[in-house]
Amino acid sequence: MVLAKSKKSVGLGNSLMNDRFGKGKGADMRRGNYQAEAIQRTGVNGETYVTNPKKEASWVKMRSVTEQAALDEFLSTAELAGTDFTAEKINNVKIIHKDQKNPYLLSAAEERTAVRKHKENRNRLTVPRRPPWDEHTTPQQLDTRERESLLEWRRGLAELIENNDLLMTPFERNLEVWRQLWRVIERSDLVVQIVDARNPLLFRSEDLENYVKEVDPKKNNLLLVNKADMMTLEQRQAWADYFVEAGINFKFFSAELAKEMNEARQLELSDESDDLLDEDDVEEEIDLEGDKLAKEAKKIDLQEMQEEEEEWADEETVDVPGEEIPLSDEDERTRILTTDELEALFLQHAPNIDTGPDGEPRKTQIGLVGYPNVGKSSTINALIGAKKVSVSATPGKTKHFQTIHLSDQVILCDCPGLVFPNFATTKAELVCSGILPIDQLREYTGPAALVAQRIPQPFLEAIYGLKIDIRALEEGGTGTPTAEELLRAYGAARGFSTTGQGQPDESRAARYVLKDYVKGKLLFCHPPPSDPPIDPKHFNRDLYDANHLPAKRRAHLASIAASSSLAGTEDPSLMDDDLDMVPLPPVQGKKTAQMDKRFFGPAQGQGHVSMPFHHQYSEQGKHLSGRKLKTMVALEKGVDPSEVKLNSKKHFKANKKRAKKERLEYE
Ligand SMILES: Nc1nc2c(ncn2[C@@H]2O[C@H](COP(=O)(O)OP(=O)(O)OP(=O)(O)O)[C@@H](O)[C@H]2O)c(=O)[nH]1
Repeated sequence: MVLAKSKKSVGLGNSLMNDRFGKGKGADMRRGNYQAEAIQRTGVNGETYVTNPKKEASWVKMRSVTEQAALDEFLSTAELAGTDFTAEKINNVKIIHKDQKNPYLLSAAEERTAVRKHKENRNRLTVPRRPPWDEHTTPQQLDTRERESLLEWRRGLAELIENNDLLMTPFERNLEVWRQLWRVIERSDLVVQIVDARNPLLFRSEDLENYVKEVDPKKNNLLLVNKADMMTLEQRQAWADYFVEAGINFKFFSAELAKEMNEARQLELSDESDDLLDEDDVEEEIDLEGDKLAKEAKKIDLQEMQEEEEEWADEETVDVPGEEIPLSDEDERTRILTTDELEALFLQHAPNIDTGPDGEPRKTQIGLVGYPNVGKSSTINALIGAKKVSVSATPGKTKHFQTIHLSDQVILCDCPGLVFPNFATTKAELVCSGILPIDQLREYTGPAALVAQRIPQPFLEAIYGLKIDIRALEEGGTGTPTAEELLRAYGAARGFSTTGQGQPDESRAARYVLKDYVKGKLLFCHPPPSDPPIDPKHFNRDLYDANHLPAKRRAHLASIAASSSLAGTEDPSLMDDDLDMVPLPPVQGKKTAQMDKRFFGPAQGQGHVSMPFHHQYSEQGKHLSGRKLKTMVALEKGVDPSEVKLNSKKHFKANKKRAKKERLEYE
């Protein structure tokens, strides 16, 4: 797609200047006023350094910097370089980000070459080291060394990209952010890298693990594969094989499931207190004449409740695969940890000899590190929620990372979201992985084409309730929708049209579709590397196989596939405010509505899908029993747990009360 050239286009030089200094000022800069903004200063000890204006320096301090315009890059490099700033060195600095205006996706052969190059250069993807220091080092010396170290590291990465024609993820360049990481590593017994299960390696920094061990061999690393609810059991098995083979210490986790379990637990508690009240009601309602009868009634009630619970579980867990399989080593590798298990794992890394300054055993410190959006906050919230304690997040000794006292044995150190350098194949891939923001996207055909290739057409049609017209094979089509075909269908169905010609607004459609992909509503999981490579289509086949869905959802999917007529029936004025809105067919009954809400997102266009339906494959249910099982199965069925309780136990209980009353009356 070729973007229309703006009439106001004034060229890169001016735009960079304006970008940096504000409109109009750019021209001043060009006329030689540049020195007024970037000032070379002389310090008290006679050293020279270059600074930005004061306002800018404080603003820039803790902002995560992953992408910089050319001039920003130049100036921040100059700032970092401090006394070492020379023309010669500046010339050596390469601009790491080239704006790929229209990145076409790679062919299979190109992709193979890229992957080979990535492999060859993998060990050059480093994280910057904190330079050595001791008690004689002055803060100023340390500051200078840290700047030099970061500059050296950035230069190395720039050369790597330039000399090998590689595309790299935008990575963190702000020294302040790296300083936080250094501090978190120094104080942690276990450094946990949280990654997104859909593409774990893209979010993993191998060198961070090396660095942790360099700082202290007693420290340990853990790769926490979050969002594991988005994977099938088979996918977890494939990844577990890979991690074991590669010697990676890993665990699967789902902050989302953990949250739901916390909520279920709370419901259970509130339900138990309700039960006590109910039992009082029973006594009143059936007007018992003596203690004996009351006790008898209670016994019957509990017994029936238990029987009913077993019945319920029998009836409702038929869809849960592997229900009766005993826990084996294989299960251990693929199981999704609960928050209790995760905390127990943390405690295994307790320092056994070290003591704190007061002679008391020191608490275990757990450093949490991860890209933005991998679910770091959700993981911390799930851990905190499970403890049911109000945790006050107190700023640590250092200014920016947070220390959270999870218990009297465990402290969590939450590092600011950090983007490590990694290789990428295309910019489209970075958009789909949630690393590049969708709202600022200019080129959307690449990422949209990835979605169209990865998510099977029938599934796209079913989930959106539309029909995608694709070019016939005999007319040169490939059998897979192109980005344009998908976006035109979506845009037309939603009534998005361009002003002027009234064509479907593909760009607007792309934002919706891509956001659905990033949040997992359109789900695709990358297979682990393997030789020969695993076919991604085969790897993901179960995610879209209607036969793997519970009967009710299957029928629903079929009904949506059959009705594309609903598209475009909703009020388009609402759509701007809610990117998750998807028109849904009318639903019958409250329970079905609940299911739809979980499966397809909001029934009436509010909120967003709280859990991808694929979590049903997580098989968490099989490790649970009794009420917990019941609640988890309720979640797996996509039914609100409170609804289940109401419809099962309480509903039956009302019948039982009636039956009991009748029985007593009869007696
Ligand atoms: N399905 C699923 N979604 C999850 C899980 N954990 C987090 N999410 C979703 O992922 C998105 C990002 O989660 P956050 O906890 O905000 O991620 P973060 O890493 O703290 O991101 P920042 O706050 O930007 O640093 C949210 O929409 C979460 O609902 C999970 O285990 N499963």
